[in-house]
Amino acid sequence: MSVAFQPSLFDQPDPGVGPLSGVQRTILTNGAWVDVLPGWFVGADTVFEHLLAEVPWRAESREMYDRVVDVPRLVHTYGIGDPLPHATLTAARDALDVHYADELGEPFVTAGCCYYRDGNDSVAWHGDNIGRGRSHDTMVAIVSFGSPRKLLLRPLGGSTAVTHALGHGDLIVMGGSCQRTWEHAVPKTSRPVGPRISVQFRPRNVF
Ligand SMILES: O=C(O)CCC(=O)C(=O)O
Ligand SMILES: [Fe+2]
Repeated sequence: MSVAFQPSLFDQPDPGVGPLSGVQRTILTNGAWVDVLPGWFVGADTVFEHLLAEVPWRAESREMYDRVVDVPRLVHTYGIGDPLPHATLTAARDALDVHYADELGEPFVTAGCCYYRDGNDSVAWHGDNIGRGRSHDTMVAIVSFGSPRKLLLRPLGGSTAVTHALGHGDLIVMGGSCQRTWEHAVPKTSRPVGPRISVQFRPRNVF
């Protein structure tokens, strides 16, 4: 069941991002960690509605084993050098580059966008381990807009160990070995939820 997005009545300042100094790190096992900052974006309603309308959303298919299966969500990836669809996303990426410069040693260069239309849209357990995430420590920084959805994390092959309810304007960064020693998923939900958009910033050659 889907419900319409309800813009917050009072949260309408000019869109932008706040300081990253409040980020809270949780150390996982095997050299993985997550950083979380709720409410990083201000004016997130404006950004959400802009992305909904302007991103050229398309259905995603992904090869799995010997089949091509639908991944039930819409996607679009902004590649290296592509202008981002809203100035606040550029500001966000710049702020992440400054904050993580020493630890990451390279900039975030791509922005994958995912649109979960309702509770039936989801992404199954996986690591972003195509490319360097398979063999090297890296970071994937995700900002969420719209309806809160759960991002689950588990050690590879284990059971769910960490659950983050990602809300409107929230930031989560998966770092260290997270893409190869842990997995993450956004499960379906039968609870009525509205649409959610997630934007994932990644360094070069991490997918
Ligand atoms: O929707 C999200 O926040 C996670 C998306 C994700 O893990 C992916 O596209 O690799
Ligand atoms: Fe992922």
